[in-house]
Amino acid sequence: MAAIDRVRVMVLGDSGVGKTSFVHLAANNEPVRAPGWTIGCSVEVKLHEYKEGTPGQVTYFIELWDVGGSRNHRNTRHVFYNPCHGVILVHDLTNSKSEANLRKWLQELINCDMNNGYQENLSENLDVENLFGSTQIPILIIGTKLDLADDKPLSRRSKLATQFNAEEILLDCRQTRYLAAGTSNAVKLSRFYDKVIERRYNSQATSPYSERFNSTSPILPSKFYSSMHQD
Ligand SMILES: Nc1nc2c(ncn2[C@@H]2O[C@H](COP(=O)(O)OP(=O)(O)OP(=O)(O)O)[C@@H](O)[C@H]2O)c(=O)[nH]1
Repeated sequence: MAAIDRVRVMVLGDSGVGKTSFVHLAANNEPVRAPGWTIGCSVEVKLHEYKEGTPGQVTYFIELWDVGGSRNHRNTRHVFYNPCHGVILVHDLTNSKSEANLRKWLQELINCDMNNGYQENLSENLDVENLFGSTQIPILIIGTKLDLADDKPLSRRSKLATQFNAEEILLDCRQTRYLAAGTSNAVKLSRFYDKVIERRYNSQATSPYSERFNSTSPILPSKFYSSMHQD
């Protein structure tokens, strides 16, 4: 049997916004019982049918790299950031600062990739829009805790989603129905995975920056955890 190709998607956002909860729901189609505080990074892998229902249908592994959001681990997280074939940015709809901070997460990803380590003083000088525009790395924005949001922001788009022309999903990560098969959210997620696969395997990356993002991923078992969770 032919080996199944895989892509690596980084899941980034402030501590406590719901990254682990979202990743678990997306990978297992069920809510996580008691998400722990992620130390380092945890990886969940799901099978995805690229171009499902067409003659071009192919199965891929999607690795969802859930990176702990604590500031204490900022200097060490960069080891997880390369390669990166797609980015899921997660914010909490009840905490507008977590949405504003998504730009910082993109900057951290870019800084780390360019410098092989976190260098805070460079972040001010980087033009996130231009760099992400030139790499064309697919971005998906997730707004969590919809159940707790005062005004249900179903029709509003975050600034970042508009800037990057990215799809956006707003949900309660504790409810399976928000990502149930056939829903518009499930379609958005599937379309995002398709884009990541296309970017990884079908694009002609030319800039040194994007080539670094596309470098070969280490082989992973179909499912593993590279970190400990504190329950
Ligand atoms: N009500 C509600 N609670 C949520 C939702 N998503 C996550 N939570 C809760 O928010 C808390 C933090 O969720 P996590 O998934 O651990 O957050 P995280 O972003 O992975 O946090 P770090 O591991 O610190 O980076 C947990 O108590 C979750 O149950 C949601 O959509 N609605």
